[in-house]
Order: sequence, then C-alpha cells, then structure tokens
Amino acid sequence: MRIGVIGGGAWGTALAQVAARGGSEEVLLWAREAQVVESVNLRHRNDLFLPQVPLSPSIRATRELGDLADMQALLVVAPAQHVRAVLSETPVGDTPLVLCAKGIEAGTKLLVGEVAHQVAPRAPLAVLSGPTFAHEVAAGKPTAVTLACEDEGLRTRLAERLAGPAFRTYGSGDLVGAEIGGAVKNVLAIACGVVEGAGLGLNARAALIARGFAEMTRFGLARGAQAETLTGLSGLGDLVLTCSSTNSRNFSLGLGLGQGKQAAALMADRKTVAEGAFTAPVLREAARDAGIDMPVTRAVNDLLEGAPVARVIEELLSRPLREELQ
Ligand SMILES: NC(=O)c1ccc[n+]([C@@H]2O[C@H](COP(=O)([O-])OP(=O)(O)OC[C@H]3O[C@@H](n4cnc5c(N)ncnc54)[C@H](O)[C@@H]3O)[C@@H](O)[C@H]2O)c1
Ligand SMILES: O=P(O)(O)OC[C@H](O)CO
Repeated sequence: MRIGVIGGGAWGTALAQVAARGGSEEVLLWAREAQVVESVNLRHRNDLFLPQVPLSPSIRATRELGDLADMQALLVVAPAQHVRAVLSETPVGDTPLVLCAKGIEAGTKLLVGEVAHQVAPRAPLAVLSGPTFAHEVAAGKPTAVTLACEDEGLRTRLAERLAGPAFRTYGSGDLVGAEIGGAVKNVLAIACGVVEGAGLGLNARAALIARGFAEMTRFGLARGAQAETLTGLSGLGDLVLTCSSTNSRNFSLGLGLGQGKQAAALMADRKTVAEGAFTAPVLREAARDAGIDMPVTRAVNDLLEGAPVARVIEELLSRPLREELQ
C-alpha cells in the first residue's frame, strides 16, 4: 500500500517515519513549507518541526498536493482548522483517508471526519488517534493507538501496513468516539497546564482529569461515541498523557495561562499548533447547543479570553455540589 502523508508538522513527519518501516517502504510527505521539503529531501530531517530525529531516506517530500494522486492511502495530518482547505486541493477520489488531526472545525462544529466526508464523499474514512508524542513515535519508542474504521477489511489492511514492533494499533469501528477523545483532551490538557502553572497541586490535577473525563464522556455519548472508546487509548489514554507533561503543547499553553500570562502573547510567535485553543470555543458552543454541562471547558475558554486565573478557579470551585454520576 503506497502511503501519502498530508502535513509535514511533527506528527505527519513521525507517521511518515512509521509508514517508511525503517526504509523498506517509500512514503510521500506533503508539506506546506519549502524548508521542510528541502530538509527532508536533502538531509533526511525535518528541521522546522521535528529537528531532533533522523528520518528514513525512503521518505520523500513534496509541496505539490497533486503528487499524491497515485497513493493508495492518505494520512491526513494537517491541523484540524486547515483540513478542509488542504483536502479541497488534494486529488482524493476514492482513496482511503486516515484522519490523524485532533480537533473540531470552528463555525461548522464538525469533527474532522465529517469535514473530510463533505470534501471527499467517495473516500472511505479511518481515524488514527491515541497517546502519541510525535518525537517518541519517530524515535521508535513503544506506542499504542486506536485505529478506527467501519470497514473491517480496510481496517485490517491499514493495521497490517502501519503497525510495527513498537507501534501497536488497536482496531475499532467507532470513528466518532476515536475523534472526540483526541479533540476534547486537548482542551482539558490546557486546564491541567493551568493547574500546574498556578501551583494548585497534584490532587487538583487528578480531580481535573477525572472530572474532565466526565465532560468528555457526556459530550461523546451525546455525539454518538461508544463509552468503551472513550475509556480507551484515544480518550482516557491520551487525556492522561497530555495532562501529565510539558511535552504537550496544550499543557504548556495552560502552564503559561496559569502563571498569569495572556493567551495572545503565548500564541503569538509559536510555529507549532496547540489545537485545544481552537477547539475550546467551538466545543463550548457545541456543548451549549446540546445542553451538555462542561464547566472545565467553559473555564478554559474564560482563561483564553483573558479572565484572571484566580477568578476562574474560584468560580469553578464555588459551583453547587452535585452527585458524581450525574
Ligand atoms: N505533535 C504531536 O505529537 C501530535 C500527535 C498526535 C496528533 N497530533 C495532531 O496532529 C495535527 C498536526 O499537528 P502537528 O503536531 O503535526 O503540527 P506542528 O505543530 O508540528 O506543525 C504545525 C503544522 O501546521 C501546518 N499549518 C500551519 N498553517 C497551515 C495552513 N494555513 N494550512 C495548512 N497547514 C498549516 C504546518 O504546515 C505544520 O504542518 C494536530 O491536529 C495535532 O493535534 C499531533
Ligand atoms: O502536544 P499536544 O498537546 O498537541 O499533544 C500531542 C498529542 O496529541 C499527544 O497524543
């Protein structure tokens, strides 16, 4: 199966490395930046987004989306807010799309799979998601992901093509569940970073992970996700990873907010994406539309909009007491 990767950021590059299988398979990586294309092709590195990892020489990079025309599967790894624009210019046809971005589209409130279906209605869809820091995957450290696809045959072919000794895929038929975990955990990771930045302690972080997971579950079930998917790698697994480490861009953004810095300043000159900052407002809106209570998500939005940390925390803690299982 010839694999093309759409998006030459850290995650697209790491997945290209996985698909190259140590150099035994050719992989075509589309990147937006000339610097990425040049460094991958000439030096087998991604100097801009994943500088620390030497890449397989069988990864070739291009800036032309048209070059992806004869691929047999495309991994979609552009940031969620750009998937529509990039896919619209890609010759997809009926090539399977494996969606690897984590987010909800602003304005439409659509998951990435729903966007892909609008743009490329003939393409079979799969979702690859889980606790996956790109630099660890690219370096060959053991990692496990959810690979969701309704078509069992395609799911098996993708798993056989992408899985390796240090990259385990766990199959699922629940695309929506696999997507919602990754999208919502990015917002909750910002909240966990705030807890760290404001020095609120480890009890608070554990409480936030548990209550954040309750929010993810409420939202996910309302959108048709299966509860088991949300407790799996792409939901709880990824939430635990990103809520525990400054390697997470979302957690780091929250850390700065917790220290009293303004979101605009923290976002101003970063070239990497903190998806949670873009998903947070649309998640709050989608939850409000559906009558789903998501207080942590609301608090993250308040902080992103400049509310003082102390006030936001005080508001969260002074809400009326409730039953845990409500
Ligand atoms: N980095 C990780 O560890 C990781 C792991 C799993 C999933 N993801 C997800 O993968 C997706 C991509 O993240 P990343 O970490 O590879 O990105 P990154 O932060 O490393 O790089 C930013 C990316 O955004 C792209 N970009 C910026 N503006 C764009 C535009 N206008 N149109 C198209 N692309 C544009 C850049 O070309 C680059 O590929 C995100 O949804 C992220 O949540 C990342
Ligand atoms: O750095 P983050 O916060 O975008 O997290 C990266 C991955 O999504 C972790 O699974």
